[in-house]
Amino acid sequence: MTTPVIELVDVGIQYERPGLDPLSIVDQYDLSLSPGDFHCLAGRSGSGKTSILRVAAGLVPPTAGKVIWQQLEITGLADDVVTTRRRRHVGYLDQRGNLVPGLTALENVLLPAIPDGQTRNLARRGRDLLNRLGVGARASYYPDRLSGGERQRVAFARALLLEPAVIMADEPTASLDRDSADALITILRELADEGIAVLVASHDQRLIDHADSRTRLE
Ligand SMILES: Nc1ncnc2c1ncn2[C@@H]1O[C@H](COP(=O)(O)OP(=O)(O)OP(=O)(O)O)[C@@H](O)[C@H]1O
Repeated sequence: MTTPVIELVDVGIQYERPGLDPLSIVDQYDLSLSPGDFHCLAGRSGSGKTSILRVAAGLVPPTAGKVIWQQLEITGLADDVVTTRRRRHVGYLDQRGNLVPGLTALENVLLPAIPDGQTRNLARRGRDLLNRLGVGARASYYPDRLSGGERQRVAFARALLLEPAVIMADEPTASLDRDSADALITILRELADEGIAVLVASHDQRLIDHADSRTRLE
């Protein structure tokens, strides 16, 4: 049996609300993704997709339960330990595809390699990823000269640079036109077929249908 790359066990996520009962996003929620699994968190805006993604990525702790990455329980570990581990284990693509304004597309892609002093060694891989995502010709552009969809594809290349075991993407097709969205869904499928676990949050029906399994949030 393969080791899951990511597990959420009995996870609860709640937000305190002054003067109201806490807002419960999930309670006793379980999710286990093995290499090659493609799972979609689906639900209307505000249903809690981003909240689950952020907990799964170790960016915030759950209110209850455990988050486990390749048999390592990260809940309760020091922030710097989780951050270091996340860099290698999780490629996280947020909704805005945040890029650093003063760096070119390629320099943005290479950012995760800086702490290990690997930017030179990974420059080729960075270019290959930009090509694969259809923005190779934009490698030397600064973010303010890129469209929203191009920025997001550059951020996606950055998320893949260190060959993460799992890629997490929040509404990855939201700022893309139909053809670009289809291309991105195809790439997510290819990554899953290559053995990367894929966890996306989306209300895009095509992406939801494309996943192997889904969590529907109310
Ligand atoms: N840090 C927080 N403190 C309090 N409430 C929060 C916090 N983060 C999110 N929420 C609330 O939790 C609910 C779920 O938010 P979340 O961003 O997870 O939903 P979502 O499904 O990803 O929405 P969208 O599709 O619009 O991005 C919302 O009502 C939101 O206002």
